[in-house]
Amino acid sequence: MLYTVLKKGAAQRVASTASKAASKKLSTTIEQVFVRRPPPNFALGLTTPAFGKPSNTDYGQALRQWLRYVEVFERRGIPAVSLPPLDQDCPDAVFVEDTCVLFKDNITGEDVAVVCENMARERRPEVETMKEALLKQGFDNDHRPFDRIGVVDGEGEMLDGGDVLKCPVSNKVYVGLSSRSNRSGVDKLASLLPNHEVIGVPVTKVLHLKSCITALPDGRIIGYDPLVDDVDFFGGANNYLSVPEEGGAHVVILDDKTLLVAASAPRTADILDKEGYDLEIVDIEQFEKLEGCVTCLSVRRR
Ligand SMILES: NC(=O)NCCC[C@H](N)C(=O)O
Repeated sequence: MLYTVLKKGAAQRVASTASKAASKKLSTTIEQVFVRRPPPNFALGLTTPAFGKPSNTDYGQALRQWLRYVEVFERRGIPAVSLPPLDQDCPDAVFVEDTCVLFKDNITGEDVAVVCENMARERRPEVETMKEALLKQGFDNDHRPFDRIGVVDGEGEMLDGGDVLKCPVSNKVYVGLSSRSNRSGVDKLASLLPNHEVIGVPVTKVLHLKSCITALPDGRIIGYDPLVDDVDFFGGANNYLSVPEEGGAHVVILDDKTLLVAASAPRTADILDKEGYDLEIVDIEQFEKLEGCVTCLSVRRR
């Protein structure tokens, strides 16, 4: 299942202004982030067969790395909403990005939350607390019923937040057609975001789209070519920055000139530094062992 949650009045305003207003540029400013402390059993999280099972995991280190990750946002004055820990049955609960995608409608400026209830079966218990947190943070579902998509047995629409890449400047939304998201999920997302251009792209070599590409504040896509199905999907060489490390393909935009980058990608950091970006570098090695990256540890509201 997948729900939409709109702020009060948003649905009506979408209808009345969509045809008149000019499209807004996606903001790079983060208003708040949602995060969740890693559970002690995080090493039991899912991994794809090609990636394999993690070894040498260390919970103490994972916790320290997560605290430093959250501290980057807090130090910049970005409030972090901590979702309740799910220590028993949800080893992947730290990867909150997959449970939900937050948008500003690019015509009305209203917040739209798309909660992904039909993620991997093992991870579905994570979703309810995300939805509760959204409601507490001012999202509202009074104005229309939750839109259900997909079915519990895995047929129908599927969508994971890790497959959804919002692009600044172009207002395009690329969605990975991966093992976790399918064409029906993409179509549903497009219907929920009528003022965005939602484009499905194949993802066969990695878990999620954002495992191999993300976006820079200037609108360019940054990617690690060996893991990208087809770089031509992203607008050609002028719109694509190829980086030499897998960990460098995932960046979080902190503002127009600052990027959050994993410590596992020092050569990429060098390239981005030369491109003129300020960098916040975090070691997330423990989460990389579970196919995680810098994007998946938070949901950002912009
Ligand atoms: N968006 C992301 O990159 N999420 C990573 C999720 C990793 C987790 N072990 C999973 O397989 O769901």
